[in-house]
Amino acid sequence: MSTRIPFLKGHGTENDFVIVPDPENAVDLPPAAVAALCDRRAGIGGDGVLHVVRSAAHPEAREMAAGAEWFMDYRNSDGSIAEMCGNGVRVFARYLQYAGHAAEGDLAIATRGGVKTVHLAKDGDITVGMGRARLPEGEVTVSAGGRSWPARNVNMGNPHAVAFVDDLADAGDLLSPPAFSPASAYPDGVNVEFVVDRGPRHVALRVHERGSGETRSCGTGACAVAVAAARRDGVDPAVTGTPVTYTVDVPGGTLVITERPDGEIEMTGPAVIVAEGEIDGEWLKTVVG
Ligand SMILES: N[C@@H](CCC[C@H](N)C(=O)O)C(=O)O
Repeated sequence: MSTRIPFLKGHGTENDFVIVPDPENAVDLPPAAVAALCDRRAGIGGDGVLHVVRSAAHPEAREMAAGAEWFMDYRNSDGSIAEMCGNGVRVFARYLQYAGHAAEGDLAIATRGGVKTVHLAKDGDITVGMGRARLPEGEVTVSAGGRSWPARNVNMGNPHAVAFVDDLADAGDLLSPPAFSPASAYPDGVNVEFVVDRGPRHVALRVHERGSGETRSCGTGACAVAVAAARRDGVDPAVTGTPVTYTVDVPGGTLVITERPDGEIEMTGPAVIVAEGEIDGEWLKTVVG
């Protein structure tokens, strides 16, 4: 009889994930397996995989085990590894609640970007302490759809280039990754956000994610956009001593981002589990080759 590997499917503002609960880190997930699972025609389909492992059982997370029982081993849909996924960490927390590993209230989750504190609210939304943004100096230009824009380099644990545009359609079909220069700006690739204004402290974005293509939402991207918009608007909570909140519309919903005077950023949004089932282990072995 073939091996059955449990999985769930979930999303946060339509950034969707295949969730693989694997407390003891026993499931082998090489890049080809992740890409096969995320394939929307021949697999389950998703922008990425959330491999749910006990921190103590994962070599990259053992040091965080004392502060966070669970490690989000996040993978992009092409199988590449990323430091952090903002929508993913909310969906990860929702899974832990669904599976009875967590209750309403605060929860610490280990990620490659460090331990994140997540708050599961009664109303169903989830707030994540996303840490501080880094704003490396230097001019960056991004190009897509035959046009180019200056972009703000924002690091949320993972790299982002934020470009303010007149119209979200200006970025074209985003079927291939936007180009950027200088080439040295992002040696490991970059997530690119295209942003328009919707009102006071209210913006909308499209995103092309490193390793996943255009997605319906990006949590770290929404945080990067909120910080870039605030600085563009002349607002820095570290200077004013007052938190600033931006509403960020994404194609799949809305995220609310607050930057505090100490630089800490909080993101609030939904997270939903939509299905669960079993992966045929023999199929997975076949696609991996
Ligand atoms: N969708 C995510 C970001 C996932 C990682 C990203 N593609 C990268 O390679 O850095 C989010 O919600 O933050």
